[in-house]
Amino acid sequence: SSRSKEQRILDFVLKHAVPGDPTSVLNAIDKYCSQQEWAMNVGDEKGLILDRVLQEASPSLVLELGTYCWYSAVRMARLLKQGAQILTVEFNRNNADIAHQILQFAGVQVLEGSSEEVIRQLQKKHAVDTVDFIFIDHWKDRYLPDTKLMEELGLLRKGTVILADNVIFPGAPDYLQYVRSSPKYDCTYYPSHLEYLDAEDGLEKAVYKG
Ligand SMILES: Cc1cc(C(=O)N2CCN(C)CC2)sc1-c1cc(O)c2nc[nH]c(=O)c2c1
Ligand SMILES: [Mg+2]
Repeated sequence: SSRSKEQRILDFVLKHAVPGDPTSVLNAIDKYCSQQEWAMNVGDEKGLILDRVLQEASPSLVLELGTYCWYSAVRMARLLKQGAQILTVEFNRNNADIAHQILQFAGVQVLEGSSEEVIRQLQKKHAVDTVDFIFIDHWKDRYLPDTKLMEELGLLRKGTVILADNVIFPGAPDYLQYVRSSPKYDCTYYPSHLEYLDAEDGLEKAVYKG
């Protein structure tokens, strides 16, 4: 059967990365996706911004919406303090399988299902109280409804950091308008470029004021 692009990325990682060395996994994925086949990982340029914002937040619990090939989960997990955890949500089943294979990361749990379903179950099924850091990178039409849902469910606390990818391209204009005009958030825009390309893109940080 013809292997998918995601399976080809996995093959390249398994061949060129060092097991248990997250940086070698990131370098392998960036090398493959910039030289062989483009893929929608947050990538090395926006990844550096993610690194800095994550380290500043020093979270105990990270929620990622959109696992894809596990690039950003590996990127964040390598910077977390001892005992911190990442819950990452993947809707597309076969991507979840690839994610599991790329690297069984201690402390990173892939929750499968739609972001809405998983968010609704976090407090009851996954014993989550509030989330410290959220990386939104799944689907532009879900950025705003999922953020409002997390507000309504009380998953955000004073200081929770929400970092969103692709706010320029493919773009999430309704989300940007909401967080930038809401008195509940302090927003910062980090200009960058679409992964592995020259097109403009950026990350928006929205800190919940409680
Ligand atoms: C699928 C896709 C295609 C893009 C594009 O314009 N391209 C032009 C040029 N060709 C080469 C490649 C691609 S950009 C993009 C994309 C990028 C992300 O970071 C995403 N993150 C989360 N969820 C998404 O759906 C998501 C989509
Ligand atoms: Mg993205």
